[in-house]
Amino acid sequence: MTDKIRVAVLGAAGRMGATTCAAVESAEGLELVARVDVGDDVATAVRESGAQVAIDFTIPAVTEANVHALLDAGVHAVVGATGWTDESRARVAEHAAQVNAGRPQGQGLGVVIAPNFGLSAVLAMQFAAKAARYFESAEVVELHHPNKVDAPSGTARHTAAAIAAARRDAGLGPMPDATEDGWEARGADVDGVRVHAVRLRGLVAHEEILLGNPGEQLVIRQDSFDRVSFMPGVLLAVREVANHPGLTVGLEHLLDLA
Ligand SMILES: NC(=O)C1=CN([C@@H]2O[C@H](COP(=O)(O)OP(=O)(O)OC[C@H]3O[C@@H](n4cnc5c(N)ncnc54)[C@H](OP(=O)(O)O)[C@@H]3O)[C@@H](O)[C@H]2O)C=CC1
Ligand SMILES: O=C(O)C1=N[C@H](C(=O)O)C[C@H](O)C1
Repeated sequence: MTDKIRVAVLGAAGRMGATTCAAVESAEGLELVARVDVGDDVATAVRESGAQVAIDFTIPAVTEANVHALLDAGVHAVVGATGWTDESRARVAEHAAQVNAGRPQGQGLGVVIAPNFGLSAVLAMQFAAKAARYFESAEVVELHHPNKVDAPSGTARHTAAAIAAARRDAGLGPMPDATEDGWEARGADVDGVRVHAVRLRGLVAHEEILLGNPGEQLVIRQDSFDRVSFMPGVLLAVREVANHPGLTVGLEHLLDLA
């Protein structure tokens, strides 16, 4: 019989944290050993519980500090919380490389940061990146519950960045846009891609990618109607993180999609 993977959940009392604790408790081969929330010390909690993997669904303001604490504590990290930038990801990659240089071969720590663990969202992002080079225009609309604290969503930022990279690779220039006045109505600019954020009671997490050419349009849409939609991706990352030392950004890398 193989040992169960001991898992801590950070942000355990939150919307995602609570759903994740329930998923871990009922998952084969996993054991929930710590529920960590505001006021708890992350390092102490993971050390005392013996956690091997910690899942972070806290808030943008604290998630990077949590990941550094987990690396120092020798714990793999699976991160769903948003708020990441190129700079904060680079700091984590460097920290992980330092820590792993001092660990035995094959026992490096992994950090998986996934802007979205939902399969429909991961596929929508992949399809959008694939399609982007063929269209003159592309805009992203993300729609969420009104309790969300950040905008645009991490998923929309990741999507826009992927579209922008695909356009750059294809040698496409800026998108057509004659706007002179009223830029505040044109959404956020993420790498030259316009991103619009809707907050509406009743919604959970949704994204629409609009791609346009003269005389035609492609719309890619995904809907998470329930937070359980994120759980298969979270559990996959928990089971796989130890096989991916260093920093991995995006669930697509664990799904053989990238
Ligand atoms: N990657 C993905 O697939 C998904 C990512 N998300 C992201 O996950 C994050 C959490 O979302 P959601 O669950 O809706 O938010 P919630 O606000 O419901 O949950 C966040 C939890 O973290 C707690 N918290 C705050 N500070 C700390 C701290 N220092 N240490 C430990 N816990 C802390 C909060 O406590 P308190 O409320 O008392 O401050 C709260 O219980 C967001 O960034 C969201 O965008 C959400 C869905 C899917
Ligand atoms: O806050 C949320 O709810 C979600 N956050 C993530 C994001 O910002 O992309 C993932 C999903 O959209 C739900």
